[in-house]
Amino acid sequence: MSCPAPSRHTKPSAEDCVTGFVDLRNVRLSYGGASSATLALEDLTISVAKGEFAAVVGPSGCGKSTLMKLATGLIRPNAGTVEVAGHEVDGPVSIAGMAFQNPSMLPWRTTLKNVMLPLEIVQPHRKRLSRERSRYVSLAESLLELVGLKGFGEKYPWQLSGGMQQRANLCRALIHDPALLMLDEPFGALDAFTREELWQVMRDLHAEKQFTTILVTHDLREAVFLADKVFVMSARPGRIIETKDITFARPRPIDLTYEAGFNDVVHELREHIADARAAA
Ligand SMILES: Nc1ncnc2c1ncn2[C@@H]1O[C@H](COP(=O)(O)OP(=O)(O)OP(=O)(O)O)[C@@H](O)[C@H]1O
Repeated sequence: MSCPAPSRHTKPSAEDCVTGFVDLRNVRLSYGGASSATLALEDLTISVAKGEFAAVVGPSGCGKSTLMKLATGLIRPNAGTVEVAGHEVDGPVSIAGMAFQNPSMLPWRTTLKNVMLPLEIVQPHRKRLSRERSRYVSLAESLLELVGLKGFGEKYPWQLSGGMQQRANLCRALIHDPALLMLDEPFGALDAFTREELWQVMRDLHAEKQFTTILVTHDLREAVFLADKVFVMSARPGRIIETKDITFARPRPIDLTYEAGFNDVVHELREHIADARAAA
């Protein structure tokens, strides 16, 4: 079922529009002034259903991070519409949690206090935090336990390895129980073994909490292991040139990534990106 593009003055409810939880339609985004504009996205349409795990891949500079900024309301499109949970996005989306390649933990705060940071900013948690601190501390500790960091809450970030910091970073992105999780190359800086460990952490977190997820990555194995659907973007100006459904049964064991059928899908995606690069 298609959803009519709403005007900027109407806010359809989630019930009015059932196409997806995150919908970008015919989006154009240009950076800079008229004389030095960079057209980053042109006619980009993407729809991610509630609870779905989507991955976005494409040539370097094709506009993947721009897509993430649009979906979280950090920037507005020049044309087209961006909707999250049935509402047109017109400012930062508070139901989104975000994690990037660099964990950017505050070195003067313990891991637990870093994880709890969004609670000091995002409502309604902010007004509840001082009254319900012990409940929130338990929540942060249970998230740390889920990602394998039980007992590390009182350590400072500089006492953790890169992989441990990225685990804590995922907890910080999830502490306010976001309905939408945006991941921009979160495992890109990690070694191959740690990366595979964190794919499994991410797999289990998503299975347990069922948040809608959009993952930007250059790692096609990561995309195929984690996602229900992989969007392939063209070279800049970016648009979606291929949508690949990933149908491997869940829960997916890490050994799947070494099987022939898995590698066939990875190669298929690689071909699409090679074509996109060649067409640039
Ligand atoms: N703030 C900005 N001002 C001007 N141009 C920008 C800005 N941010 C991004 N761009 C340009 O827009 C295009 C898309 O950038 P974006 O970061 O979205 O691509 P990407 O696909 O995430 O890149 P990569 O794969 O290298 O991380 C690039 O040409 C980039 O130089």
